[in-house]
Amino acid sequence: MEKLVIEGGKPLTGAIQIHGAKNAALPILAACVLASGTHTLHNVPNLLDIDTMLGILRALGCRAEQQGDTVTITTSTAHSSHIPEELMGQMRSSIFLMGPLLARFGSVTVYQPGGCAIGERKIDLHLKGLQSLGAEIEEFSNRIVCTAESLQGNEIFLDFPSVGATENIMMAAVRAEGITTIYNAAREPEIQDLQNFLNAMGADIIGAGTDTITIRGVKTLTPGTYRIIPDRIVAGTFLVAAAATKGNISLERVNPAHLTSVIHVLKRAGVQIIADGDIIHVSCPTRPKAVERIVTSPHPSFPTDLQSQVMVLLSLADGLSVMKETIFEGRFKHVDELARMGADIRVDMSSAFIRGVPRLYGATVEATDLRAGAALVIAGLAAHGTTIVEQIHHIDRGYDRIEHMLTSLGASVLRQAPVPSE
Ligand SMILES: CC(=O)N[C@H]1[C@@H](OP(=O)(O)OP(=O)(O)OC[C@H]2O[C@@H](n3ccc(=O)[nH]c3=O)[C@H](O)[C@@H]2O)O[C@H](CO)[C@@H](O)[C@@H]1O
Ligand SMILES: C=C(OP(=O)(O)O)C(=O)O
Repeated sequence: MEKLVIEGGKPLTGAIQIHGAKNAALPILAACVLASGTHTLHNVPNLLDIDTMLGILRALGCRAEQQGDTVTITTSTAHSSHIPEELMGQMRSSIFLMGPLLARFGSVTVYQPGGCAIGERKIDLHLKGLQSLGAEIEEFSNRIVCTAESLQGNEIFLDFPSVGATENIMMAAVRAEGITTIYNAAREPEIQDLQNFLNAMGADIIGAGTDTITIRGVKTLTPGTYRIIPDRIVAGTFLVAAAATKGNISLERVNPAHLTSVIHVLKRAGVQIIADGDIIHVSCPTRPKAVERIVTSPHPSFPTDLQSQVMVLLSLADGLSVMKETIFEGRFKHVDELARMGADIRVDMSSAFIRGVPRLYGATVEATDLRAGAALVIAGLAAHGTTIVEQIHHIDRGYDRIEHMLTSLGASVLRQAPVPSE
Protein backbone atom coordinates (compact mmCIF):
# COMPACT_ATOMS: atom_id res chain seq x y z
CA MET A 1 0.00 0.00 0.00
CA GLU A 2 1.17 3.55 -0.69
CA LYS A 3 2.30 5.74 2.21
CA LEU A 4 3.06 9.39 2.80
CA VAL A 5 6.41 10.18 4.34
CA ILE A 6 6.44 13.60 5.99
CA GLU A 7 9.41 15.50 7.40
CA GLY A 8 7.78 17.83 9.89
CA GLY A 9 8.64 21.27 11.14
CA LYS A 10 8.44 23.32 7.94
CA PRO A 11 5.98 26.26 8.03
CA LEU A 12 3.69 26.31 4.99
CA THR A 13 4.20 29.41 2.84
CA GLY A 14 2.92 30.59 -0.54
CA ALA A 15 -0.41 30.35 -2.36
CA ILE A 16 -2.60 27.47 -3.47
CA GLN A 17 -5.74 27.14 -5.58
CA ILE A 18 -8.44 25.06 -3.95
CA HIS A 19 -9.99 22.39 -6.16
CA GLY A 20 -13.68 21.71 -6.73
CA ALA A 21 -15.85 20.18 -4.03
CA LYS A 22 -16.14 16.40 -3.83
CA ASN A 23 -19.44 16.66 -1.97
CA ALA A 24 -20.92 18.91 -4.65
CA ALA A 25 -19.48 17.06 -7.65
CA LEU A 26 -20.71 13.59 -6.58
CA PRO A 27 -24.47 14.32 -6.41
CA ILE A 28 -24.21 16.52 -9.51
CA LEU A 29 -22.58 13.66 -11.44
CA ALA A 30 -25.42 11.41 -10.30
CA ALA A 31 -27.99 14.04 -11.32
CA CYS A 32 -26.70 13.90 -14.90
CA VAL A 33 -28.63 10.67 -15.53
CA LEU A 34 -31.88 12.64 -15.14
CA ALA A 35 -31.47 14.19 -18.61
CA SER A 36 -30.59 12.32 -21.77
CA GLY A 37 -27.69 13.88 -23.71
CA THR A 38 -24.18 15.14 -23.01
CA HIS A 39 -23.35 17.15 -19.88
CA THR A 40 -20.15 19.11 -19.30
CA LEU A 41 -18.95 19.78 -15.77
CA HIS A 42 -16.02 22.03 -14.88
CA ASN A 43 -13.92 22.23 -11.71
CA VAL A 44 -14.45 18.53 -10.98
CA PRO A 45 -11.65 17.36 -8.67
CA ASN A 46 -9.45 14.37 -9.57
CA LEU A 47 -10.34 12.04 -6.74
CA LEU A 48 -10.84 8.35 -6.10
CA ASP A 49 -14.54 8.91 -5.32
CA ILE A 50 -15.02 10.75 -8.63
CA ASP A 51 -13.36 7.81 -10.46
CA THR A 52 -15.73 5.47 -8.66
CA MET A 53 -18.79 7.54 -9.63
CA LEU A 54 -17.63 7.67 -13.26
CA GLY A 55 -17.10 3.88 -13.12
CA ILE A 56 -20.67 3.37 -11.90
CA LEU A 57 -22.05 5.66 -14.62
CA ARG A 58 -20.13 3.64 -17.22
CA ALA A 59 -21.49 0.39 -15.75
CA LEU A 60 -24.99 1.81 -16.30
CA GLY A 61 -24.16 2.40 -19.96
CA CYS A 62 -23.22 6.11 -19.86
CA ARG A 63 -20.07 7.44 -21.50
CA ALA A 64 -17.99 9.34 -18.94
CA GLU A 65 -14.60 10.95 -19.35
CA GLN A 66 -12.46 13.24 -17.22
CA GLN A 67 -9.79 15.48 -18.73
CA GLY A 68 -8.12 17.71 -16.18
CA ASP A 69 -10.97 19.16 -14.18
CA THR A 70 -13.57 18.80 -16.94
CA VAL A 71 -15.92 15.84 -17.05
CA THR A 72 -18.22 15.00 -19.97
CA ILE A 73 -21.01 12.51 -19.47
CA THR A 74 -23.28 11.17 -22.17
CA THR A 75 -26.35 9.66 -20.59
CA SER A 76 -28.41 8.86 -23.69
CA THR A 77 -26.68 5.47 -23.86
CA ALA A 78 -27.66 4.51 -20.28
CA HIS A 79 -29.43 1.15 -20.37
CA SER A 80 -29.39 -0.12 -16.80
CA SER A 81 -30.59 1.08 -13.42
CA HIS A 82 -28.95 -1.75 -11.48
CA ILE A 83 -25.84 -0.53 -9.68
CA PRO A 84 -23.29 -3.36 -9.39
CA GLU A 85 -22.85 -4.40 -5.76
CA GLU A 86 -19.08 -4.24 -5.87
CA LEU A 87 -19.09 -0.59 -7.09
CA MET A 88 -21.91 0.34 -4.71
CA GLY A 89 -19.77 -0.79 -1.78
CA GLN A 90 -16.82 1.42 -2.69
CA MET A 91 -18.29 4.66 -1.38
CA ARG A 92 -21.27 6.17 0.40
CA SER A 93 -22.08 8.48 -2.51
CA SER A 94 -23.18 5.60 -4.76
CA ILE A 95 -26.57 6.05 -3.03
CA PHE A 96 -26.96 9.42 -4.80
CA LEU A 97 -27.89 7.56 -7.98
CA MET A 98 -31.02 6.11 -6.41
CA GLY A 99 -33.26 9.19 -6.85
CA PRO A 100 -32.14 10.08 -10.40
CA LEU A 101 -32.30 6.48 -11.71
CA LEU A 102 -35.74 5.98 -10.18
CA ALA A 103 -36.95 9.22 -11.78
CA ARG A 104 -35.54 8.32 -15.20
CA PHE A 105 -36.21 4.56 -15.42
CA GLY A 106 -39.04 3.99 -12.94
CA SER A 107 -36.97 1.45 -11.04
CA VAL A 108 -33.57 1.14 -9.44
CA THR A 109 -31.66 -1.65 -7.72
CA VAL A 110 -29.01 -0.71 -5.18
CA TYR A 111 -27.09 -2.31 -2.33
CA GLN A 112 -26.04 -0.91 1.02
CA PRO A 113 -23.49 1.77 0.15
CA GLY A 114 -19.91 1.57 1.39
CA GLY A 115 -17.63 4.36 2.53
CA CYS A 116 -15.52 5.35 5.50
CA ALA A 117 -16.20 3.59 8.80
CA ILE A 118 -17.24 6.65 10.80
CA GLY A 119 -20.62 5.50 12.02
CA GLU A 120 -23.67 3.41 11.20
CA ARG A 121 -24.78 5.73 8.35
CA LYS A 122 -28.24 4.34 7.70
CA ILE A 123 -30.19 5.18 4.54
CA ASP A 124 -33.68 5.09 6.08
CA LEU A 125 -34.32 8.79 5.43
CA HIS A 126 -33.45 8.35 1.73
CA LEU A 127 -35.85 5.41 1.47
CA LYS A 128 -38.67 7.09 3.41
CA GLY A 129 -38.33 10.19 1.26
CA LEU A 130 -38.61 8.21 -1.98
CA GLN A 131 -41.57 6.25 -0.55
CA SER A 132 -43.32 9.56 0.17
CA LEU A 133 -43.01 10.32 -3.54
CA GLY A 134 -44.82 7.05 -4.34
CA ALA A 135 -41.94 4.59 -4.69
CA GLU A 136 -42.32 0.99 -3.54
CA ILE A 137 -39.32 -0.42 -1.78
CA GLU A 138 -38.43 -4.07 -1.32
CA GLU A 139 -35.41 -5.14 0.65
CA PHE A 140 -33.77 -8.54 0.11
CA SER A 141 -30.92 -8.81 2.59
CA ASN A 142 -28.32 -6.42 1.13
CA ARG A 143 -30.25 -5.62 -2.08
CA ILE A 144 -32.84 -2.87 -2.30
CA VAL A 145 -35.27 -2.65 -5.22
CA CYS A 146 -37.19 0.59 -5.62
CA THR A 147 -39.95 1.01 -8.22
CA ALA A 148 -42.49 3.66 -9.15
CA GLU A 149 -44.77 3.84 -12.18
CA SER A 150 -44.89 7.56 -11.61
CA LEU A 151 -43.65 9.83 -8.85
CA GLN A 152 -46.03 12.24 -7.11
CA GLY A 153 -44.95 15.41 -5.30
CA ASN A 154 -45.51 15.41 -1.54
CA GLU A 155 -44.67 17.17 1.70
CA ILE A 156 -41.68 15.51 3.35
CA PHE A 157 -40.41 16.26 6.84
CA LEU A 158 -36.91 14.94 7.49
CA ASP A 159 -36.35 13.73 11.07
CA PHE A 160 -32.76 14.93 10.67
CA PRO A 161 -31.39 17.37 8.06
CA SER A 162 -29.49 14.65 6.20
CA VAL A 163 -27.38 16.00 3.34
CA GLY A 164 -27.65 12.87 1.19
CA ALA A 165 -31.38 12.30 1.82
CA THR A 166 -32.15 15.94 0.96
CA GLU A 167 -30.20 15.56 -2.30
CA ASN A 168 -31.72 12.20 -3.25
CA ILE A 169 -35.25 13.49 -2.67
CA MET A 170 -34.55 16.65 -4.66
CA MET A 171 -33.25 14.60 -7.60
CA ALA A 172 -36.28 12.30 -7.63
CA ALA A 173 -38.78 15.12 -7.10
CA VAL A 174 -37.65 17.18 -10.11
CA ARG A 175 -39.41 14.66 -12.37
CA ALA A 176 -42.41 14.02 -10.07
CA GLU A 177 -45.90 15.27 -10.84
CA GLY A 178 -46.76 18.33 -8.75
CA ILE A 179 -44.94 20.04 -5.91
CA THR A 180 -42.63 18.51 -3.33
CA THR A 181 -41.68 20.41 -0.20
CA ILE A 182 -38.81 19.17 1.96
CA TYR A 183 -39.00 20.48 5.52
CA ASN A 184 -35.98 20.34 7.86
CA ALA A 185 -33.80 20.04 4.76
CA ALA A 186 -30.02 20.14 5.03
CA ARG A 187 -28.64 23.63 4.32
CA GLU A 188 -25.09 22.81 3.16
CA PRO A 189 -23.62 24.88 0.27
CA GLU A 190 -23.43 21.65 -1.77
CA ILE A 191 -27.26 21.46 -1.67
CA GLN A 192 -27.39 24.93 -3.22
CA ASP A 193 -24.92 23.81 -5.86
CA LEU A 194 -27.14 20.83 -6.70
CA GLN A 195 -30.19 23.11 -6.92
CA ASN A 196 -28.30 25.44 -9.28
CA PHE A 197 -27.24 22.55 -11.51
CA LEU A 198 -30.73 21.03 -11.60
CA ASN A 199 -32.25 24.43 -12.41
CA ALA A 200 -29.66 24.86 -15.17
CA MET A 201 -31.09 21.60 -16.62
CA GLY A 202 -34.61 23.05 -16.52
CA ALA A 203 -35.77 22.04 -13.04
CA ASP A 204 -37.84 24.40 -10.90
CA ILE A 205 -36.44 24.40 -7.36
CA ILE A 206 -36.25 27.13 -4.75
CA GLY A 207 -35.11 27.25 -1.14
CA ALA A 208 -31.79 25.34 -1.11
CA GLY A 209 -29.62 26.87 1.58
CA THR A 210 -32.68 27.22 3.85
CA ASP A 211 -34.46 24.45 5.74
CA THR A 212 -37.42 24.39 3.31
CA ILE A 213 -36.89 23.37 -0.30
CA THR A 214 -39.71 23.46 -2.83
CA ILE A 215 -39.49 21.45 -6.02
CA ARG A 216 -42.08 21.87 -8.77
CA GLY A 217 -41.86 18.78 -10.98
CA VAL A 218 -41.12 19.30 -14.68
CA LYS A 219 -41.72 17.00 -17.65
CA THR A 220 -38.35 17.39 -19.36
CA LEU A 221 -34.80 18.20 -18.43
CA THR A 222 -31.99 19.04 -20.82
CA PRO A 223 -28.25 18.39 -20.38
CA GLY A 224 -26.29 21.04 -18.47
CA THR A 225 -22.93 22.76 -18.50
CA TYR A 226 -21.90 23.69 -15.01
CA ARG A 227 -18.97 24.72 -12.77
CA ILE A 228 -18.67 23.01 -9.37
CA ILE A 229 -18.11 25.17 -6.24
CA PRO A 230 -14.75 25.14 -4.43
CA ASP A 231 -14.19 22.50 -1.76
CA ARG A 232 -14.75 24.18 1.62
CA ILE A 233 -13.42 21.15 3.51
CA VAL A 234 -10.17 21.09 1.54
CA ALA A 235 -9.90 24.85 2.12
CA GLY A 236 -10.50 24.35 5.85
CA THR A 237 -7.87 21.60 5.92
CA PHE A 238 -5.28 24.00 4.47
CA LEU A 239 -6.29 26.78 6.89
CA VAL A 240 -5.54 24.39 9.75
CA ALA A 241 -2.34 23.06 8.17
CA ALA A 242 -1.01 26.62 7.79
CA ALA A 243 -1.88 27.45 11.40
CA ALA A 244 -0.47 24.20 12.84
CA THR A 245 2.88 24.76 11.09
CA LYS A 246 2.98 28.48 12.05
CA GLY A 247 2.90 29.19 8.34
CA ASN A 248 1.52 31.98 6.22
CA ILE A 249 -0.42 31.07 3.07
CA SER A 250 -3.12 32.32 0.73
CA LEU A 251 -5.95 30.09 -0.44
CA GLU A 252 -7.23 31.08 -3.86
CA ARG A 253 -10.56 30.25 -5.54
CA VAL A 254 -12.44 29.74 -2.29
CA ASN A 255 -15.78 30.98 -1.02
CA PRO A 256 -15.15 32.41 2.48
CA ALA A 257 -18.92 32.54 3.11
CA HIS A 258 -18.93 28.72 3.11
CA LEU A 259 -16.38 28.71 5.93
CA THR A 260 -17.91 31.19 8.37
CA SER A 261 -18.14 28.82 11.37
CA VAL A 262 -14.67 27.42 10.73
CA ILE A 263 -13.06 30.85 10.44
CA HIS A 264 -14.82 31.85 13.67
CA VAL A 265 -13.38 28.85 15.55
CA LEU A 266 -9.89 29.35 14.15
CA LYS A 267 -9.93 33.04 15.10
CA ARG A 268 -10.88 32.03 18.64
CA ALA A 269 -7.76 29.85 18.58
CA GLY A 270 -5.71 32.95 17.71
CA VAL A 271 -5.26 32.18 14.01
CA GLN A 272 -5.07 35.30 11.84
CA ILE A 273 -7.45 35.11 8.88
CA ILE A 274 -8.29 37.76 6.30
CA ALA A 275 -10.86 37.07 3.59
CA ASP A 276 -10.55 39.14 0.43
CA GLY A 277 -13.02 38.21 -2.33
CA ASP A 278 -12.29 34.62 -3.28
CA ILE A 279 -8.95 34.57 -1.45
CA ILE A 280 -8.26 33.80 2.21
CA HIS A 281 -4.94 34.76 3.83
CA VAL A 282 -4.03 32.78 6.93
CA SER A 283 -1.13 32.95 9.36
CA CYS A 284 -0.44 31.93 12.93
CA PRO A 285 2.80 33.36 14.26
CA THR A 286 2.21 32.33 17.88
CA ARG A 287 1.12 29.18 19.71
CA PRO A 288 -2.64 28.63 19.20
CA LYS A 289 -5.00 29.14 22.14
CA ALA A 290 -7.35 26.45 23.43
CA VAL A 291 -11.00 26.73 22.42
CA GLU A 292 -13.34 25.93 25.27
CA ARG A 293 -16.04 24.09 23.33
CA ILE A 294 -16.65 23.24 19.69
CA VAL A 295 -19.70 21.23 18.65
CA THR A 296 -20.06 19.67 15.20
CA SER A 297 -23.57 20.19 13.78
CA PRO A 298 -25.24 20.53 10.40
CA HIS A 299 -24.43 23.63 8.32
CA PRO A 300 -24.09 26.51 9.05
CA SER A 301 -22.57 25.20 12.31
CA PHE A 302 -19.10 23.71 12.60
CA PRO A 303 -18.71 20.80 10.11
CA THR A 304 -17.93 17.28 11.23
CA ASP A 305 -15.65 16.96 8.18
CA LEU A 306 -13.17 19.40 9.80
CA GLN A 307 -13.39 18.06 13.35
CA SER A 308 -10.28 15.86 13.18
CA GLN A 309 -8.13 18.48 11.44
CA VAL A 310 -9.00 21.19 13.97
CA MET A 311 -8.32 18.70 16.76
CA VAL A 312 -4.70 18.56 15.62
CA LEU A 313 -4.39 22.34 16.01
CA LEU A 314 -5.99 22.18 19.45
CA SER A 315 -3.64 19.39 20.49
CA LEU A 316 -0.84 21.95 20.04
CA ALA A 317 -2.74 24.79 21.72
CA ASP A 318 -2.14 26.36 25.11
CA GLY A 319 -4.79 24.93 27.45
CA LEU A 320 -7.73 22.53 27.45
CA SER A 321 -10.17 22.39 24.53
CA VAL A 322 -13.34 20.34 24.18
CA MET A 323 -14.65 19.01 20.87
CA LYS A 324 -18.09 17.40 20.76
CA GLU A 325 -19.00 15.27 17.74
CA THR A 326 -22.75 15.06 17.18
CA ILE A 327 -22.99 13.77 13.59
CA PHE A 328 -21.01 10.51 13.39
CA GLU A 329 -20.60 8.24 16.41
CA GLY A 330 -17.37 6.69 15.13
CA ARG A 331 -15.41 9.77 14.18
CA PHE A 332 -12.71 9.85 16.86
CA LYS A 333 -10.50 7.09 15.42
CA HIS A 334 -7.69 9.59 14.78
CA VAL A 335 -7.37 10.15 18.54
CA ASP A 336 -5.40 6.93 19.15
CA GLU A 337 -3.12 7.72 16.21
CA LEU A 338 -2.52 11.29 17.45
CA ALA A 339 -1.70 9.86 20.88
CA ARG A 340 1.13 7.93 19.22
CA MET A 341 2.51 11.30 18.14
CA GLY A 342 2.38 12.69 21.69
CA ALA A 343 -1.08 14.30 21.76
CA ASP A 344 -2.94 14.33 25.08
CA ILE A 345 -6.59 13.63 24.27
CA ARG A 346 -9.23 11.84 26.34
CA VAL A 347 -12.49 10.72 24.79
CA ASP A 348 -15.62 10.46 26.89
CA MET A 349 -18.72 9.40 24.90
CA SER A 350 -19.10 11.97 22.10
CA SER A 351 -16.65 14.53 23.52
CA ALA A 352 -12.90 14.75 23.20
CA PHE A 353 -10.95 16.64 25.87
CA ILE A 354 -7.76 17.95 24.30
CA ARG A 355 -4.97 19.18 26.54
CA GLY A 356 -2.49 21.01 24.33
CA VAL A 357 1.12 19.83 24.30
CA PRO A 358 4.10 21.98 23.22
CA ARG A 359 4.98 19.63 20.36
CA LEU A 360 4.06 16.45 18.51
CA TYR A 361 6.59 13.84 17.44
CA GLY A 362 6.82 11.90 14.19
CA ALA A 363 5.45 8.32 14.22
CA THR A 364 4.01 5.69 11.91
CA VAL A 365 0.24 6.15 11.91
CA GLU A 366 -2.76 4.87 9.98
CA ALA A 367 -5.39 6.91 8.15
CA THR A 368 -8.55 5.21 9.40
CA ASP A 369 -10.83 7.38 7.24
CA LEU A 370 -10.64 10.35 4.89
CA ARG A 371 -10.59 13.28 7.30
CA ALA A 372 -8.73 11.34 10.00
CA GLY A 373 -6.05 10.82 7.35
CA ALA A 374 -5.96 14.54 6.54
CA ALA A 375 -5.60 15.28 10.25
CA LEU A 376 -2.63 12.93 10.55
CA VAL A 377 -0.96 14.60 7.59
CA ILE A 378 -1.34 17.97 9.34
CA ALA A 379 0.04 16.46 12.55
CA GLY A 380 3.01 15.13 10.57
CA LEU A 381 3.66 18.56 9.04
CA ALA A 382 3.70 20.16 12.49
CA ALA A 383 5.60 17.38 14.29
CA HIS A 384 9.29 17.05 15.05
CA GLY A 385 10.81 14.26 12.98
CA THR A 386 9.42 11.88 10.38
CA THR A 387 5.81 10.76 10.18
CA ILE A 388 4.63 7.90 7.98
CA VAL A 389 0.91 7.89 7.18
CA GLU A 390 -0.40 4.52 5.98
CA GLN A 391 -3.71 3.57 4.30
CA ILE A 392 -3.68 6.79 2.29
CA HIS A 393 -6.27 5.57 -0.22
CA HIS A 394 -8.73 7.10 2.24
CA ILE A 395 -7.07 10.52 1.76
CA ASP A 396 -7.17 10.13 -2.04
CA ARG A 397 -10.97 9.95 -1.80
CA GLY A 398 -11.10 13.65 -0.99
CA TYR A 399 -7.79 15.40 -1.75
CA ASP A 400 -6.31 15.63 -5.24
CA ARG A 401 -2.70 14.47 -4.72
CA ILE A 402 -2.34 16.05 -1.30
CA GLU A 403 1.45 15.66 -1.41
CA HIS A 404 1.66 17.90 -4.51
CA MET A 405 -0.48 20.57 -2.93
CA LEU A 406 1.63 20.54 0.23
CA THR A 407 5.04 20.45 -1.43
CA SER A 408 3.99 23.49 -3.51
CA LEU A 409 3.70 25.25 -0.12
CA GLY A 410 7.18 24.21 1.00
CA ALA A 411 6.33 21.04 2.93
CA SER A 412 8.35 17.86 2.68
CA VAL A 413 5.82 15.15 1.78
CA LEU A 414 6.66 12.14 -0.35
CA ARG A 415 4.32 9.44 -1.66
CA GLN A 416 6.07 6.11 -1.30
CA ALA A 417 4.99 3.30 -3.60
CA PRO A 418 4.49 -0.13 -2.02
CA VAL A 419 7.53 -2.38 -1.91
CA PRO A 420 6.91 -5.55 -4.01
CA SER A 421 6.58 -7.87 -0.98
CA GLU A 422 3.79 -5.71 0.58
C1 LIG B 1 -20.81 13.05 -0.17
C2 LIG B 1 -21.25 13.89 0.94
O1 LIG B 1 -21.89 14.91 0.74
N1 LIG B 1 -20.87 13.53 2.17
C3 LIG B 1 -21.18 14.36 3.30
C4 LIG B 1 -22.59 14.10 3.75
O2 LIG B 1 -22.70 12.73 4.04
P1 LIG B 1 -24.15 12.07 4.25
O3 LIG B 1 -25.08 12.62 3.23
O4 LIG B 1 -23.96 10.61 4.31
O5 LIG B 1 -24.51 12.62 5.67
P2 LIG B 1 -25.93 12.79 6.33
O6 LIG B 1 -26.17 14.26 6.53
O7 LIG B 1 -26.92 12.02 5.57
O8 LIG B 1 -25.72 12.08 7.72
C5 LIG B 1 -25.76 12.74 8.95
C6 LIG B 1 -26.27 11.82 10.04
O9 LIG B 1 -27.57 11.34 9.70
C7 LIG B 1 -27.62 9.93 9.78
N2 LIG B 1 -28.54 9.42 8.73
C8 LIG B 1 -28.38 9.85 7.45
C9 LIG B 1 -29.21 9.39 6.46
C10 LIG B 1 -30.21 8.46 6.78
O10 LIG B 1 -30.98 7.99 5.94
N3 LIG B 1 -30.34 8.05 8.08
C11 LIG B 1 -29.52 8.53 9.07
O11 LIG B 1 -29.66 8.15 10.23
C12 LIG B 1 -26.17 9.49 9.53
O12 LIG B 1 -25.91 8.23 10.06
C13 LIG B 1 -25.40 10.58 10.25
O13 LIG B 1 -25.34 10.30 11.61
O14 LIG B 1 -22.87 14.90 4.89
C14 LIG B 1 -22.04 14.59 6.02
C15 LIG B 1 -22.51 15.44 7.18
O15 LIG B 1 -22.27 16.78 6.93
C16 LIG B 1 -20.58 14.82 5.67
O16 LIG B 1 -19.78 14.39 6.73
C17 LIG B 1 -20.20 14.07 4.41
O17 LIG B 1 -18.91 14.48 3.98
C1 LIG C 1 -17.47 11.54 5.26
C2 LIG C 1 -17.10 12.09 4.11
O1 LIG C 1 -17.48 11.70 2.88
P1 LIG C 1 -18.49 10.56 2.40
O2 LIG C 1 -19.86 10.99 2.79
O3 LIG C 1 -18.29 10.60 0.93
O4 LIG C 1 -18.06 9.29 3.05
C3 LIG C 1 -16.17 13.25 4.06
O5 LIG C 1 -16.07 13.84 2.97
O6 LIG C 1 -15.52 13.56 5.07
